[in-house]
Amino acid sequence: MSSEVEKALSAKLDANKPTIFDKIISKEIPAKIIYENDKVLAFHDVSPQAPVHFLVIPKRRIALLDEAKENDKELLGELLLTASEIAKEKLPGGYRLVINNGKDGCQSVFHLHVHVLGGRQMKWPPG
Ligand SMILES: CCNS(=O)(=O)OC[C@H]1O[C@@H](n2cnc3c(N)ncnc32)[C@H](O)[C@@H]1O
Repeated sequence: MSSEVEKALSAKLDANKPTIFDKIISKEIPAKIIYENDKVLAFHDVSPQAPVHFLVIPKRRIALLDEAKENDKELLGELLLTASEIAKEKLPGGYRLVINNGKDGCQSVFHLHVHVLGGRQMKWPPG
């Protein structure tokens, strides 16, 4: 079982505890940043699951999709459009977007994020 999955199974949602993504946003720890504006940040995944695997996150923390509210609509749309803009350039052959939500969704970092994976033929159904 991958360490990230193990983390997901034991991860606890503590809205007051910063996540590793807070440290990436604040530049406290390094990341291979692809794109950044005042609302979103895109960076390469540290443990890529495909030849191309990056994440797009909101700078304002939403712990998981379940906690997104009506007034997050624009921000959620910006996440998807940012993912699409980068993927169109990096992955002209196509790509997969994944949002893992909660324990069964194998979420290990409780800061909403969109996985963008590509560079190889994706399988279906996803595991
Ligand atoms: C099981 C999926 N769980 S998840 O859907 O919550 O995804 C978390 C993702 O964050 C990535 N990650 C964790 N720490 C870092 C980091 N410092 N820099 C970049 N990516 C990171 C993991 O590799 C994982 O793909």
